[in-house]
Parts: sequence; structure tokens; C-alpha cells
Amino acid sequence: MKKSAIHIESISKRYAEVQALDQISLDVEEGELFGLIGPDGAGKTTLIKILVTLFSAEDGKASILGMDTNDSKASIRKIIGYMPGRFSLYPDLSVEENLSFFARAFDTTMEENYSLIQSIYDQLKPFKDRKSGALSGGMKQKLALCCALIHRPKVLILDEPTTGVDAVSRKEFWQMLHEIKSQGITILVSTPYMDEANLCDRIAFLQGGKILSIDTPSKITGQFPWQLFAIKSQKKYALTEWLRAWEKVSYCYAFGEYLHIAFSENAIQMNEIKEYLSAGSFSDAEIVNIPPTIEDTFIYLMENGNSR
Ligand SMILES: Nc1ncnc2c1ncn2[C@@H]1O[C@H](COP(=O)(O)OP(=O)(O)OP(=O)(O)O)[C@@H](O)[C@H]1O
Repeated sequence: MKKSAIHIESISKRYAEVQALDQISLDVEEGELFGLIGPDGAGKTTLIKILVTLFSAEDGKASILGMDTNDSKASIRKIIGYMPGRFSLYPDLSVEENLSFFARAFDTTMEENYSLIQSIYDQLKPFKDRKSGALSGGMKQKLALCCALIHRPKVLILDEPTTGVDAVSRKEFWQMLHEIKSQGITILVSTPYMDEANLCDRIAFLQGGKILSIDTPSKITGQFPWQLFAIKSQKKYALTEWLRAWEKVSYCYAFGEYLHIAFSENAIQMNEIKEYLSAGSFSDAEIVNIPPTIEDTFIYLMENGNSR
């Protein structure tokens, strides 16, 4: 078995009335790209702040490369790279000044670890004299990533790095994460975007401060227990109501222009579905059998209270 780079054991954290984290346990293996996936308010930022030693947990313990997050704060900060959710750079400093500042703060130089950031920094070079506050969203993320990597951390922890970033920049960002992983750096990344789960080696689904499931994306989707169908009709809203009224339907959610539906009886025949659609005057509806997506599985696990 591979060694744990991040070990989290029964961590809980409460803010007044809110139980932000409730007995969270997980391990991220060395060299892994691990995703913490969950909607807003799931507890991702709270867990990350405990790992990067900004918060303490009330119960439980966590360690990074064997160092306890309560007892070894200074040592942990030297070996992690942290990219917080909010833009964390100095907006009045240029791209280059920000990077040199972070390098100096970690007692290194831009040159020393340049090979690690080169492919990312090459894209920023044309703007190296621009104040970082005046960069586009995607460029700001790239600079923040370079700053988090400049001291060649062993573990990189990123809190929702792609939130609010356009689709092309998101895709590029994930390519960069895969390049960084290939250099042997362990990565923990949080995201509310379910589609990004497929880009991780393993993921943990977080909801309401609890873990719903931890596994590889393909094993996670394997937990969806029913045959799934995608249905499209011009009358999408009326169709949703009609299908939700059918007692055999155990799952019915909108995904773009499609409805994803599943039945409590797995042996349901296509003919029976078509007959029900005709009875509701939805003969125009197109219906196909599809594999479950990560989002389908998340909704299923959330509704069925399958927390670990
Ligand atoms: N300082 C705080 N005081 C009170 N409640 C808080 C505080 N910070 C977070 N919370 C609450 O704790 C829960 C978990 O928040 P957290 O920020 O960790 O979630 P998240 O998954 O990172 O979501 P988001 O992307 O919205 O930050 C939420 O219900 C949030 O409202």
C-alpha cells in the first residue's frame, strides 16, 4: 500500500450553530491527485484550512507527510503549496514582483525552481510587468499557481481554483495540475464542479460536513444502483411533473436539455416507459439508456443518506 501524504482522522469543526465538519476521515496517497468534491457550504474550505494549519480542529487529527497539523505548523507550511479560494496575491504588484515576493518568503529564488513553473510562467511572461490586479481571471489563477509552487512544495493544496474561471481556462488549469502531478507532487484540490471529479485519481464527496463516498471516479459512478435513461422533450417542465408523478420513478433530475430518470424496478422495459410517455401526450420524447454521471451518483448518495 502506498504511503499517506495527507492523513485525516475523525476531524470535526463547528462554527456556532453550524457543524461544518462532522467526523471526517480520509487519506491522500503520495503522488495522488485527489479531489474534494461538494457544493457550496459542504465544508471544503474548512477542511483545507485545517490542513494548511490556519484553523485547528475541535476533534480528531490530521497530518501532512507524518507531521501533525497542530504540533508542526511551521514545518508543514514549508513543505506545502497553498492556493486559497479567493485571489490571494498583491494586486498592486506586477506578475514578476508577486512571484519574487513569494520566492523570497520561502527563502528561495525564481531561478532555483524555475523548471517546475516554466510551462505555466511562459504563458504569463508577456504580462510580467502588468499589475496582478489587472490580469484576467484565468491569468490570475495561473500566477497564483506559480506562487504556490515557487518553493517546490511536496504537497499542493488548492481551494476551488477554477471557481468563476471560464471553461477554456478551467481545462488548461487541469492540464497544468496533471503536469505538476507528473513531477511527483501530491495534490489535493477542492471543487464544486462535478465534471472535474473525472480528472482526479480519487475523490471524496463532501456534503453537509460529511463524506458521502471516497473512491476512484469510475467506482463512484458504479455505486449508482439503477438503469439510467436520458429523456428529451419540447415540453420539459410538463414532462418532469408527469414522470415524477409515476410511482415507479425513483430518480428524476434535469441535466441541461435532458431529464435523467431511473426506476426502482431495474427490469423495466423501454416499451413500458414509452407507453407511459404516450399516455401523458409526450410521444415526441426521445429516450436513451445512458451510464450514470458523477453528478447522478452524488445526488443518489445525498438522497439516500449514505454517509461514511
Ligand atoms: N466563519 C464562519 N462562521 C460561521 N459559519 C461558517 C464560517 N465559515 C464557514 N461557515 C459555515 O460552515 C459551513 C462550511 O463552510 P465551508 O466554507 O467550509 O464550505 P465550502 O464547501 O468551502 O463552501 P464555499 O465554497 O461556499 O466556501 C457552511 O455552512 C458555512 O456557511
